[in-house]
Amino acid sequence: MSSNETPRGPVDSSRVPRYAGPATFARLPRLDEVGRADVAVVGVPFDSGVSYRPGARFGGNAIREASRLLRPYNPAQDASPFALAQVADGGDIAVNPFNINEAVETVEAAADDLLGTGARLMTLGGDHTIALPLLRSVAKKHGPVALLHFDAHLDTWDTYFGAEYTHGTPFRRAVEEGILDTSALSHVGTRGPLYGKQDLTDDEKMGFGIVTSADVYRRGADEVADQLRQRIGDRPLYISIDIDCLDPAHAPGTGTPEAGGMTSRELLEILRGLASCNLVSADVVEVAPAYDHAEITSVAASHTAYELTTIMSRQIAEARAQ
Ligand SMILES: N=C(N)NCCCC(=O)O
Ligand SMILES: [Zn+2]
Ligand SMILES: [Zn+2]
Repeated sequence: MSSNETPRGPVDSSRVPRYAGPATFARLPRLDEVGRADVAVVGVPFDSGVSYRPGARFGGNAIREASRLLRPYNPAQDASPFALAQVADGGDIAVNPFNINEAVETVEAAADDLLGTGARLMTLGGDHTIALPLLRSVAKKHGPVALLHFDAHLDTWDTYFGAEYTHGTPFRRAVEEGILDTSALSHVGTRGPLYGKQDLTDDEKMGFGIVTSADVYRRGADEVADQLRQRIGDRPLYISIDIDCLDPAHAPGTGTPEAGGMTSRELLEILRGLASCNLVSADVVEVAPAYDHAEITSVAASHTAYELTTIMSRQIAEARAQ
């Protein structure tokens, strides 16, 4: 879309019932229908990197299905994200389920292509392994990026069964590769048992700060968002959201659930508090619909992706207006 064209928005739910037709994210047009997008929503159906329950390969489509109920105006950010910028569903990046290294390369190459068109990425996982190739691609464009990582887990472990690329290791690899700005790295929602205290000292050495789920509960979403915003400043920011940052009551459909997590309200409020950050791309991962009930997890994930998309669309529109 050039700057003077009107974005093509979602199917009008007052004319076509929202449960009709094939699902795209928020009932938006497909990328091939609009040519190019400012924000491309893409799925990565891959879960060969998991250490426990499989099934996140079905996450992207479950989020698309749940996103049928999203509406075009976002009152929390006073914005109509799909009118401010062209948001489109780029379909899935098809990756080899039997070869993790090849899958990681395929995701990186597909992300390079999409970012090369000028789009920002809103990626729907898939397991957390995919954050590494996405960060590689974003860093090629923007240099080392600030990272906000919402997760019960640190995901800075070294290897599992000798494997370097897994859903528990993407951020250690990313630090080793120099693609993160180590002055602005934070985990949010961290909790649960670890292998040892060393996990925390290693993580701290890599440069991460931790806001635990108990910190969020005690200090509240606004204060946490203020602190994160100060740490991030105007650096290019990537947000990676493992849906297991939420309590299993809010996100039962995930592979490695941990008790004592954030509420979906806390997550959404923190994101809204980050609306002024320079969000260059984001992912929502680890939705495993086989363990879900009544779309609890995929509804939470669809609203999470909606807030992230709204942040990006607003920034694109603001940059255009300048
Ligand atoms: N990234 C997610 N969801 N989980 C990582 C857990 C790694 C472990 O099994 O210790
Ligand atoms: Zn996790
Ligand atoms: Zn994770």
